[in-house]
Amino acid sequence: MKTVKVVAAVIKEVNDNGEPIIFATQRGYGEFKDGWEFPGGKIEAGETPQEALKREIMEELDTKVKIGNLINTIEYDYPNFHLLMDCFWCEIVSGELKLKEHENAKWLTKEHLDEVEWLPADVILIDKIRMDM
Ligand SMILES: Nc1nc2c([nH]c(=O)n2[C@H]2C[C@H](O)[C@@H](COP(=O)(O)OP(=O)(O)OP(=O)(O)O)O2)c(=O)[nH]1
Ligand SMILES: [Mg+2]
Repeated sequence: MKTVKVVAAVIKEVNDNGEPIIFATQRGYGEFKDGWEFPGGKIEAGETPQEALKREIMEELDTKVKIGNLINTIEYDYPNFHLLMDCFWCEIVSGELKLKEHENAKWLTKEHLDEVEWLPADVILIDKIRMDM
């Protein structure tokens, strides 16, 4: 089975109540349409994961991010491919998180992480984020 290498950004901020919040996006097209994910995408030939992630967030959200620590590398077997996904904490440097490809987005506090229907591969990641955010 083919392996698809992906990078995803867990963009974190603090809300007006001083609580940490993360940015979740809903896919607007394709096989996983309507599923919730972290923005990002496939690493292209010659790119480091960090370069790929900066490019993807600019393409998908018109936003420049600073990439922080790796949260986790998720491996998941979908029926058609094996997913290998590096997930990084990120902070916004500039931009308004404009949804160019996604159909919806939400800022979630720790208490609301289960409020959206995450893609299957993200369920393990959410447990890790819950502990670390
Ligand atoms: N970006 C992202 N992809 C995820 C997550 N969880 C998950 O299973 N995936 C899967 C869905 C896709 O099969 C693949 C990522 O591909 P993508 O569609 O975002 O790739 P891309 O932005 O390069 O888009 P495209 O040009 O290939 O359509 O990883 C996640 O949290 N974020
Ligand atoms: Mg994408």
